[in-house]
Amino acid sequence: MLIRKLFKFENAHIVRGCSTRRCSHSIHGHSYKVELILEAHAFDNGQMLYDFGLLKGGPRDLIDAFDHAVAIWDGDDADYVAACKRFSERWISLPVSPSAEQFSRLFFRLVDTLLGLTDTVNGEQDVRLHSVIVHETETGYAQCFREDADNPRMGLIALDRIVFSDAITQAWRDPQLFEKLKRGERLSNPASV
Ligand SMILES: Nc1nc2c(c(=O)[nH]1)N=C([C@H](O)[C@H](O)COP(=O)(O)OP(=O)(O)OP(=O)(O)O)CN2
Repeated sequence: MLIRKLFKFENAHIVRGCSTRRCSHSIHGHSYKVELILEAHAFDNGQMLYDFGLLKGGPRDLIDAFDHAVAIWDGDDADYVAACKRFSERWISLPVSPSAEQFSRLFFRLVDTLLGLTDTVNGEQDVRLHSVIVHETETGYAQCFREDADNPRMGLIALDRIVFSDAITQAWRDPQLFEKLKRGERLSNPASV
């Protein structure tokens, strides 16, 4: 069985090298919708696959980090990167360009890492991230499956190449969340939300 939880955020970017000139040569924004799709074949103590409320903890924090922020490819022009960081306090530096495709891979890597490090406490059974859909517009989306997330032909998304600005991490309930993910620290779900 699959379940799906939807998240939303507003983000600005440039996607260098793409065919659409407005996309590759001008900073622009999108109202993104992100679908996290989870898979399992048995239920928790509440006869749910995974309580939607639990996804409003760490997974939502990681996605909400991108809200009202600028996503920067770390291989972009150095002057552009410096200007983004100078004039926007909320920025994320990425090892890949911020296309819908790469956003879907990025969120897969982040949320999959978080879920893999999280000890469940309510009888959840073998829950795994099935896929992530990122809607960039009303008409276009990308969907990342597990085999896409680590596909070197699509560019490696190493967590230590992702940088969230201080304004972003300080807004998290746990400002150390991403550092813990990078260290592979075990986390635990709350007993109730
Ligand atoms: N495969 C992809 N193609 C495009 C991406 C992308 O991330 N992956 N991104 C863009 C631009 O960011 C652009 O803003 C969105 O493109 P488009 O779908 O053309 O946007 P519209 O709102 O103009 O779409 P309509 O269907 O005409 O409303 C470009 N391509």
